[in-house]
Amino acid sequence: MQFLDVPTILQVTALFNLMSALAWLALAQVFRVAPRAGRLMAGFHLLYVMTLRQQEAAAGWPPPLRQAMTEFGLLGCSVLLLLALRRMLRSRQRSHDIASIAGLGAAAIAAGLAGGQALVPQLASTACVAALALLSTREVVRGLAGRLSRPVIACTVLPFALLAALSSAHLVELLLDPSWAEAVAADRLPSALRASLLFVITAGITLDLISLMIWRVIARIQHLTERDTLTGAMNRRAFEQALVEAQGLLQRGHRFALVMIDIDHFKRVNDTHGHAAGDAALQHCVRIWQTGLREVDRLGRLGGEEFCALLPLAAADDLDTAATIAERLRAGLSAQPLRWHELELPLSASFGVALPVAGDAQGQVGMARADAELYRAKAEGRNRVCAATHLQELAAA
Ligand SMILES: Nc1nc2c(ncn2[C@@H]2O[C@H](COP(=O)(O)OP(=O)(O)OP(=O)(O)O)[C@@H](O)[C@H]2O)c(=O)[nH]1
Repeated sequence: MQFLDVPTILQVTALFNLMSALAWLALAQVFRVAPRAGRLMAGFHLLYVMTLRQQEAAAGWPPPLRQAMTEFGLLGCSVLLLLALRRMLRSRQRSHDIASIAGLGAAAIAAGLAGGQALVPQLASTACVAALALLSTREVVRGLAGRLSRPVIACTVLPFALLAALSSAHLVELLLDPSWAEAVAADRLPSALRASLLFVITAGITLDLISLMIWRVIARIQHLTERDTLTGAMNRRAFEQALVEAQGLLQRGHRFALVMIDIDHFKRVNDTHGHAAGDAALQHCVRIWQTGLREVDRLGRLGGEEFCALLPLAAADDLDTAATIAERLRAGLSAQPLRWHELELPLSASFGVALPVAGDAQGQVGMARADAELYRAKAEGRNRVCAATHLQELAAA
């Protein structure tokens, strides 16, 4: 059953890519959403349209020149796509691998064209597209692992994996039946199935990148609404929300501990070295504490120089475990003074540790107990950890 002829599918593909390029440019230039990734995506779509349409545009040109446009065009599209994907996922990966694959591919294409061969340039560009699509697949899995659910990652990876599979299959076809290369070089149209598959893959990749961009924007908004702008710790509202959720889970046996933290003599830092030094001290403390905490732990800034950590506890853990973690945070800060211009400013903090109480929906009882322990730590001389003992917990209950 054929519902669309191949030229129509190719025209629809070209139109889709043209509109996608415009949409990415508008997002990048007008709305400043993921501008670098957007410009790379616009470049990808435009180059793809040019590669698709060059048959008509360059009809009278010598065949080697037209083949050069096709092979270099496909190689360029794959490079732009992977670069855009890395930017969208904020990957720190250097682009040496892309440069090596693209460099080798371009050299092989040029050598094949110079030798008057139709097969070698096609083999080279197809192998590069397959390799870069495989790299894109790995990039998506690495970039999203642990941040999105497995089914979502599988859906996102699918178009890239399909592109890798289709290019690999084409590579095998070319190797098994070199007359294919002559057919493609003679500008014979692809089959309806291949043209449709390519359209579906391009549309899938575009939807993928748009979804990743929306996900990035949502994550940014969440970050802005949940984080303290100075230190990056959770803000009070987000921390209280996390506490309410933890109290709910407590009913189902998921235990946790609260550690109330207050920087010692913080006012002196401000008064002696200025407000900017105070701000730097707050950032310094949070940086040290965040590295001492696990991924599951939450650190919130309740206000001023007062913080609270919510530590989920495993079955065997108890108040002593939480006190040990607090002691690690205390020792970490004591050991690392703040470097402020030419000076080293020693900093310390006091810690109060307590367990929450079941049935306390807002977690206010646990917070009050941790707060009482914090004030005991301050009263006993600061720079120390005080934990509510079992007897104190019972007396307070
Ligand atoms: N630089 C800076 N200072 C802040 C910020 N928020 C609160 N402060 C200051 O933090 C100081 C808190 O002082 P105090 O409550 O007296 O506490 P302290 O000096 O740490 O004394 P102890 O807690 O008893 O050890 C005040 O001077 C506030 O102005 C902030 O975001 N940046």
